[in-house]
Amino acid sequence: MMKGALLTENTTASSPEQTAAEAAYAQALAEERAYVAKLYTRLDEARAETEDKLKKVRKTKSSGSHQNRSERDAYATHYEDRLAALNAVDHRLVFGRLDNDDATTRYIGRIGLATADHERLLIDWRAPEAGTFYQATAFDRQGVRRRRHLMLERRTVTGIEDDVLDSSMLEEAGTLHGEGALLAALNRKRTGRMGDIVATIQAEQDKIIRADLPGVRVVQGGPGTGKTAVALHRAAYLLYSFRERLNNAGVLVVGPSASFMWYIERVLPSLGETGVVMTSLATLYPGLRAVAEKDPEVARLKGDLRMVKAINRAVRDRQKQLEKTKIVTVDTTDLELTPQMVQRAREKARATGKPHNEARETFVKVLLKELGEQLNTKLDEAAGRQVDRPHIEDDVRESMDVRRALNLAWMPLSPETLVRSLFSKRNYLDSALKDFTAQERDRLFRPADAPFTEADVPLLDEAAELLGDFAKVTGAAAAARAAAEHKANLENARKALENVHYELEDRGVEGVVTAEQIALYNETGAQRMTAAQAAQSDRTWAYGHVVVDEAQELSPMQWRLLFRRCPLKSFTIVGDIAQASSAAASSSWKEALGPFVGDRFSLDTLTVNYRTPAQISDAAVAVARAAGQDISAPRAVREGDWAPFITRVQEAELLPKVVEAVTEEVERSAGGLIGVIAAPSNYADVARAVAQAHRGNTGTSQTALENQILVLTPWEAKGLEFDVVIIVEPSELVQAANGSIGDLYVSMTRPTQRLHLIGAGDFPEGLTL
Ligand SMILES: Nc1ncnc2c1ncn2[C@@H]1O[C@H](COP(=O)(O)OP(=O)(O)OP(=O)(O)O)[C@@H](O)[C@H]1O
Repeated sequence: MMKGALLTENTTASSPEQTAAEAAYAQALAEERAYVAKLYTRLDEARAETEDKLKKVRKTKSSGSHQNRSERDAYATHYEDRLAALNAVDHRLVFGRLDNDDATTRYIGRIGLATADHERLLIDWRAPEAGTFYQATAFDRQGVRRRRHLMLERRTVTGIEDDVLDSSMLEEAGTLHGEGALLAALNRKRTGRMGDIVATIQAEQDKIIRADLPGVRVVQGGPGTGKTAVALHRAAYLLYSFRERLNNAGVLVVGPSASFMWYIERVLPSLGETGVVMTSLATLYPGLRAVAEKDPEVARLKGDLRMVKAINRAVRDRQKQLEKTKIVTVDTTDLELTPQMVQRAREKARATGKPHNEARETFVKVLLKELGEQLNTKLDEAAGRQVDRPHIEDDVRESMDVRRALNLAWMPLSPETLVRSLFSKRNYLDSALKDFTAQERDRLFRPADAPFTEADVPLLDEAAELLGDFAKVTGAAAAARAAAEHKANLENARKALENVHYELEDRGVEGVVTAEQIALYNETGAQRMTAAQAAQSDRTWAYGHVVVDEAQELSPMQWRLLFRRCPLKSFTIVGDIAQASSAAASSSWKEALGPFVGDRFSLDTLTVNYRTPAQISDAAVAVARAAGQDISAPRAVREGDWAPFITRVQEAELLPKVVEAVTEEVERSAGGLIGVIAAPSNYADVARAVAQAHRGNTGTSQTALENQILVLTPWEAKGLEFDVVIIVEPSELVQAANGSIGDLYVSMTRPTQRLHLIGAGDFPEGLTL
């Protein structure tokens, strides 16, 4: 493939060849500007058309029934989403052009556009015809003669760069060479939010992005190899290519922390995709915002698959055996509730195979029947004759004594109550965690008012599976009712859809909403509840696809939870085993995924580091290797102008020096993003010192990330990137991770330009000091 230096409009020409090249460039630029202007005109028209349809839908008179109103709302939502997507792509609408052997020319952009008579003006980057834009090479041209990159500022083309794949074209006038849209993109200042890479996706990345939907696909790659970017673009690709299948089931994207989710949350909307559920590990259990688990050993234990049995036992421990016969009074008659009766009822209830709260129905029914018979016999004896008493079981049910006794034996439970008491009541803990050692149990014991942590999330989920619906104790009956309701809703939706459909058709609005979507709309009850929102609030939602980022951190129990969320096992999993820092993490993909899919997963590797300049990534690799980490280093795409800055200080000087480095970098980086990374042990001091010196410009929590300077712990910095990174006291990062180099390695690979290491303690081996 032939590439040359980027020609700009200001290039000073001294030779006739250069003058000719400049003239050709100017002409090409003028041509591209004219075409791009046409595309924007069409985009504006599409926007106006959508606005018009939206207005019409809103004006549509419905018969006023709830059903008709919700059809209209569903249509309105569709057009609102479409409008949002059209607005989102305004920036860099088009970025590529292909000139093919068959003399066709295609423009590639963030969405597809066509004229009113269906002439294609712009091809969506995800469409099959756009694939060659990313895949063609000089060795395997795939019918492409020339690939042209268009660089845009707002709506104007400001630069062109060509990859000429067919060498005969080099002879033609007007052939252009460029420095590389990729490098231009990589050298851009970071904004603190991840952007999309549609214009410069590389072939090895594209292959993964366009892979088929089914199956578990793991993408392993060192720092900065574009794993996050690939995972998100893959989500956008799947939603585009399998819209039918994924629109209602939804796609779930899971990341490690709130800061990471904030960092990536704009990528999919900028690609026009808004219907994706994005959540961190702490918010995977609906309604719960778990805090971080501070003790790595506790995180490891709670992430262990032994917890499956433990939670199972914890539930069974709540189905209690009676130690001795209990007397319960119904009205004035004493009845005997014997251990044998309870045991029989318990066996019958367990035999239903239903979750605890639903099986309780059987347990209660069996005992009410037996107690009812006992009461009947006693009353007959007292009366001296047999009497027909049709409501005798109701009498038994209403007795406070009976209720209390049955509740004590088989209490309806919420997952929160079960997990809370499991870890705060010694008897439950010792009984359920038999497979753990006494020391491990001691470590897990905690006060009842301790908040739930991230490590509790999979345990709550496991408990919820075994307990069943707490609110819906009526079980099967309710499920049957819900199914019948859904059927009726669907039927109503179909009928009403037809009505609204005709009315909208008269007004020039095509049918785009399905009966299923409307039924979902109605069932979720909320005014504007999309499939994504419904999915997020429903623990049992089955997603069509799950994307897991920084997947190396997940504990086996967290994997178990995620596999439950997607019974079809359609996953994109990206991560870097060498970057693992959580104590519960696995040491290989096989170990992590084996329990759930055996070896039925594919593994792709990304090999180029797009983020960190070579000088810095070499230093990070040297540190990791010196600590005994066996890592394969990706090839850095950029050289970089700066080796890491290493500053040794006296302890008292640490904070002033950190502040000084931040101040220097604020000036030098001219608005660049600065990440200060400190271990949790000195995080508060560092954050205070930096925030005081740079008031109004410093973010020190996961909720204040829009600042130029961010002070973060290594965990919060995971997956993020900055123009400049300042690591405070590197030895503390290692110590806080129980001697593992993972956190320091991750922190050292966050910068795109410069890295500082400042410390009073020992510096890690492997650094050239
Ligand atoms: N093809 C590309 N074109 C332009 N930029 C790219 C490309 N691939 C990756 N990048 C950029 O490189 C940086 C690193 O990408 P990303 O965060 O996806 O890497 P990662 O592998 O997830 O990193 P880590 O594991 O270190 O968190 C990002 O700024 C991303 O936008």
